[in-house]
Amino acid sequence: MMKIALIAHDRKKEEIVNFAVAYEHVLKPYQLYATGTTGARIMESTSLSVHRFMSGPLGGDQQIGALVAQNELDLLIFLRDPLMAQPHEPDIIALLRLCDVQGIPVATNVATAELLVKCLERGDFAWRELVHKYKPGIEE
Ligand SMILES: O=C(CO)COP(=O)(O)O
Repeated sequence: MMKIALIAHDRKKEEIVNFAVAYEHVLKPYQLYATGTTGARIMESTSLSVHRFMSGPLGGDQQIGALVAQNELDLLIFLRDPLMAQPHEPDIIALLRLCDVQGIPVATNVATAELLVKCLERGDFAWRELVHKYKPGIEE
């Protein structure tokens, strides 16, 4: 099953909640992951079931990065705050770097997130199922 991670910095939380509400029907069939507070906020406002990792500053980005390192994650929506320094900036950069290592589609703003979710709805990411099928060693 496709795995999608949702993360938002504090001043982007409302935006990611609105996004999850708007695209709940598209996200629903997939296995969803989030950093701690983002996941809690999404579950408060939608009927989506989200596996929550640690909060970002406490290692949540790194936990999602571990999924990416194993080529387990299929899509990352990460609404970063471009105007506020984060104490865990190295973790954020590391997560985005790993997505580039594995060639994972990433959105860092809601405009791109909407485009990617529309691709998801159309089945444009079906090729990722093949990655999971033929990935040596790591299975669902
Ligand atoms: O800091 C974050 C991502 O870098 C997000 O963490 P929270 O979802 O716990 O606020």
